[in-house]
Amino acid sequence: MEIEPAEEVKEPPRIHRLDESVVNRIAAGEVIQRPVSAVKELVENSLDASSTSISVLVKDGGLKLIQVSDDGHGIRYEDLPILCERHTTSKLSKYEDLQSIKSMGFRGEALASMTYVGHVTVTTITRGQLHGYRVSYRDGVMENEPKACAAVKGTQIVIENLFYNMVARRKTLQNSADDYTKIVDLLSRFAIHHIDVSFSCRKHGAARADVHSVATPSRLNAIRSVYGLSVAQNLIKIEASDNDPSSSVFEMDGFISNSNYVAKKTTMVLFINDRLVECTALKRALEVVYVATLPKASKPFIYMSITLPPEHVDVNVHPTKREVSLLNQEVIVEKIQSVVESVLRNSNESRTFQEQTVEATPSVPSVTNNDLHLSPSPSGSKSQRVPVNKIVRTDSSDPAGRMHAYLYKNPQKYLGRDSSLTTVRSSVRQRRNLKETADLTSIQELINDIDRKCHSGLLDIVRQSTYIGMADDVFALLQHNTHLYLANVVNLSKELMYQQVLRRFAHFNAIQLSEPAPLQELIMLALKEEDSDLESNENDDLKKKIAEMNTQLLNQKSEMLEEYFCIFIDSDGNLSRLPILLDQYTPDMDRVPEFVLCLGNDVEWEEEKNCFQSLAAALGNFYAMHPPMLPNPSGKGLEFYRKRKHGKHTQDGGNSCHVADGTAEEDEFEHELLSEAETAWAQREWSIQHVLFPSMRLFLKPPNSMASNGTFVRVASLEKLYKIFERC
Ligand SMILES: Nc1ncnc2c1ncn2[C@@H]1O[C@H](COP(=O)(O)OP(=O)(O)OP(=O)(O)O)[C@@H](O)[C@H]1O
Repeated sequence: MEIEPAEEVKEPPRIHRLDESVVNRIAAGEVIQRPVSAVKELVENSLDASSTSISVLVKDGGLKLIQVSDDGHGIRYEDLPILCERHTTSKLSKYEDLQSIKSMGFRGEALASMTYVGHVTVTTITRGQLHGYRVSYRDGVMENEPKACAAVKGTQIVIENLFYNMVARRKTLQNSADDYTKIVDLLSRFAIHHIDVSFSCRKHGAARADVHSVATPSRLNAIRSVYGLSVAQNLIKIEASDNDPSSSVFEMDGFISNSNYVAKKTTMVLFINDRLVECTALKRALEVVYVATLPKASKPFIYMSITLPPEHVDVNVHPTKREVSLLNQEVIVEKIQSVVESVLRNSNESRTFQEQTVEATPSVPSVTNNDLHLSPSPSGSKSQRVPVNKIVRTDSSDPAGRMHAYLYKNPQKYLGRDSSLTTVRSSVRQRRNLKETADLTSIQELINDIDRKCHSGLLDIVRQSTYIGMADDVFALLQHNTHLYLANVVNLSKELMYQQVLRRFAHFNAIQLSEPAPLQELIMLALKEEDSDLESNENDDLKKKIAEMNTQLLNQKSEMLEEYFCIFIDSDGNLSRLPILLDQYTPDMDRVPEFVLCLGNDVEWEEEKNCFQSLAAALGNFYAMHPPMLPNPSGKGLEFYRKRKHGKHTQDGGNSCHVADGTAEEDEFEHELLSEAETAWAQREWSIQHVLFPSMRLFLKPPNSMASNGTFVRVASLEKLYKIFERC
């Protein structure tokens, strides 16, 4: 019998106390991760010392030399021996002080850390002294007695040979891109927040400073001098505050870029209680608003200063103090997001309506943008092109029937309207003359109506739910807390598009049709489609007349349609441009004829408010995410394509054998139709998930009517389902 060798039993390793110098060096490597972290600590010390002027000099990306000089209160002679010991500070005495700490520093670790990874020399003078002192430190202790020296007001700290004793880190930093740009970026950020302090940052040997700001009472001036005119002239002032102890208490002010600002990367300069910090959640939330609100979708520039009660901020969560943790962070982020959204939206409108105070909606904290710096951006400056074959289906007799039957009810009403054709146009003319001084109150009223009729419960569902997928051609499945809902995407998208038309009023970007489409033909097409059963010539004449009248009407309204709705009709009566209501979304061009007919037939041209409302509704209906006109090939619709194929061949006198060897041309047509349908359905599903629901979360104010008209249907409660499964 073989005996398995006994497993070798390993002795547990001995635990021993690390040498203090090792502990300190490890800790120091965490606090001072790279040259820019040392600069940040030093500059913050200078700010804590009430300096009014801070200058930074850097050699070799900070590895050879970092020198920070300030004119602050200096350091007492008797404190110099312990200055660079770990945990020595003038800013905190007991733990409770952390709750109300106002200074940047509090741990007494930064200078000590620097002495473990570099050579530190301090020169300082306090008020009333005839001379200053200079002293060098290594591993937390003074290398020699402080020497008296000549000094100007304040403190100068020099760090040489950073990471001289951390070979790997030094090498990585030497190989990586120079930290100098990071240091310049850091100083720029400080300079636009602490506007009562002058900052400069210079490379060793360079004649000019890369950051040079002088104390100024105007933040915008500071931004201009640091980031340049191109940034400063495209900023909107933003302010918000909330004082609801049950949810959030904060004040926020800052500047955000408008639609004219163009950049590839987001610049987010965020100070919370005067600390320069990062907050990824807030940054992402604001980027989403920009993408959804501003058609140019440039990355934004954001300067924001948030003030909270000190006890709501935990400053001690990150080794480099780069992050802080906030009480009710989610609520604050959401509120700031709404404010930014509202300001951006209003900034678009303000370009038409001139500067105006932005009223906060009830759910949004107070906002003012009375210091707007806006310059007009031409509507239609960016266009989306659509290939002409995507604009209209030209064969209305195609049994695939992609045109919706249009409800054309009363030709007499339509024909009798001749005399009032110009009513709204002239009123709009008058309005346009007024535009320099007044706003279009009818649009504002319609927007107010939306806010007033908003259902708060549904708003919560829209904002907080997760999209799961499409349950069928019309309903999407959503999860909201522990409930599942079916939501009618056609109704929702129609309402969202309607609201977007009013919000983007007169400031649309354009979808450019690759070839202008003649209105009269479009209308004929729509009329034939609705009436395809009655093939009489008599009716044809009437249709022609109607098409002519409609075209004439729309030609007369073209100026207003273009200016306010970006619907461009050229002098030959061709439609060539449509508005973008949501970025990354083009409506189903098969619906253009129906839409054009609807413009002539359903819009109430006589009175301004009704006119704008019905036009917005017509656009809303056109842009809504209806099921594509070709049946869904992935569901029952596939049967349609099969039948169609059989039907066609049978009509041709064929039988099942002929089906198999039908002409190549026919096969190709069927194939194209099927793939067109597949693309249309896939595209719609993509748009529903990636455009509709994200935009709804930001913009849709669901009306009360949606609570009872079947737009939302609660289908299950997860708790109940869970109980059922438990029993199974
Ligand atoms: N530029 C300066 N002017 C005046 N005093 C300074 C300056 N730099 C440092 N000090 C003094 O040295 C002390 C230690 O500084 P250090 O940066 O190590 O710690 P801290 O700023 O107190 O805390 P933290 O480690 O969180 O930054 C400070 O508390 C401050 O009193």
